[in-house]
Amino acid sequence: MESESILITGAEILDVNGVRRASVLIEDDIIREISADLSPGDADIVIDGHEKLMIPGLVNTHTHLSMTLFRGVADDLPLDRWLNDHIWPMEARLSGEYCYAGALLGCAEMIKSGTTAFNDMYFFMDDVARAVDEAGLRCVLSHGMIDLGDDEKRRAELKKSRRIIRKCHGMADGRVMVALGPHSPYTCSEELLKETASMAAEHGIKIHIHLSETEDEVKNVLESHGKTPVEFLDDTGVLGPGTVAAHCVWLSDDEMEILADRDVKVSHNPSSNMKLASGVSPVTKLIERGVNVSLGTDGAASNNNLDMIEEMKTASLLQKVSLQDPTALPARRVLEMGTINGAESLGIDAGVIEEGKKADIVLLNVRRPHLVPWRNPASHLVYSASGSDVETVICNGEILLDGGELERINENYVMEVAEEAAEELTSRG
Ligand SMILES: CSC[C@H]1O[C@@H](n2cnc3c(O)ncnc32)[C@H](O)[C@@H]1O
Ligand SMILES: [Zn+2]
Repeated sequence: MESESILITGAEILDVNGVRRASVLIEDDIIREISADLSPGDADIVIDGHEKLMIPGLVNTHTHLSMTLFRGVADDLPLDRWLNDHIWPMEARLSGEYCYAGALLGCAEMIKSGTTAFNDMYFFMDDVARAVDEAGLRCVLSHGMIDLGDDEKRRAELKKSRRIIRKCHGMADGRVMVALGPHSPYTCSEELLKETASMAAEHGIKIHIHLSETEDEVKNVLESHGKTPVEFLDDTGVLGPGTVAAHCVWLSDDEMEILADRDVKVSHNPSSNMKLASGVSPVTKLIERGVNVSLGTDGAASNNNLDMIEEMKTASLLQKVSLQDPTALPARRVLEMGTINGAESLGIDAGVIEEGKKADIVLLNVRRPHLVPWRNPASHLVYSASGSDVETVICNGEILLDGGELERINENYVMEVAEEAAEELTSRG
């Protein structure tokens, strides 16, 4: 069935190319034309873009979507106690249906705050894929693998990853892609990492991993392997242009050089790093070395939301205060991180409003008291707006949010099912 064409008239467009006003015609999944001359008769659906800001769909490059079910549980703890004493015992009770419920809730939250694509590592990923398919978003999914040096566990984790690749890679008209997700250098053996590298090359798929998140991680990996986390991963072949490494907080200059040299994509997660008090990633130095740095929220239990507009502001303010330099990471730079850098990291031909690109587009209502006077789109988006200003979301040429209303999924139903799942999961023992 052919999809309906969409014309957005006269919106102010903001992306890495700057600001301009034009109408945008979407046909199928593609931005077909951008021009001042398009007229309402040119499309099946017309959206009035006046008093709206058009931006590319935001790209969240590090999530654990179903963790929405753990929002507000075990706050105010450091990473090791948070994971070992609280999150991992609760995750042992997860099922496919729970992960589906949490993922659907996460999709609703992301759509309503302007995210159109994300990079997710978790469990029961075929159920997460089902939720994403229904919600209409775009994603890269990986089964999170942990073997702790156990051979049997390693084989089982790789088998689960193979199954997800077979079942989900390319589903939902290509909106769902699959990657490999070794959890981290401190939970994965050298063998698992080496097999991950060769399996990723064999299938031509990406790798998603946590890297150098805490100072303890660096100490532990040095103790176990006699190498830093970056050196250890590099020796297994895991570091390459198709790898997205989340966090990257504790890096020496030499390690930054390795990441730059291997063209590793870094996902910066400022809210999670601040909340778990993990530290401050040297984002400015990484960018100076030419590393692609994008943005991720991490899971909703360590953030505690999935709002990428808030994440852009946090990223900017965190660099400014930690470097004591108000010019650090200005609004246009974090916009780049939240859009085109994320799209490039995930291999998605979007992240910018240009003819021929995938039609992943967001409109914000700028007639809001906190956005008046309307004078500097990049500044207002990053420093004054929030996800709740998002009014329309188009992903893959389809309207997912119209005037603030979810089109493909039922918001009340999603919240009810997730509430029930969260209650069952967190009320026991
Ligand atoms: C094996 S699936 C993913 C795994 O990662 C856990 N997780 C969530 N946030 C973080 C983080 O900041 N660092 C390390 N691990 C994290 C999540 O709970 C799952 O167990
Ligand atoms: Zn994480």
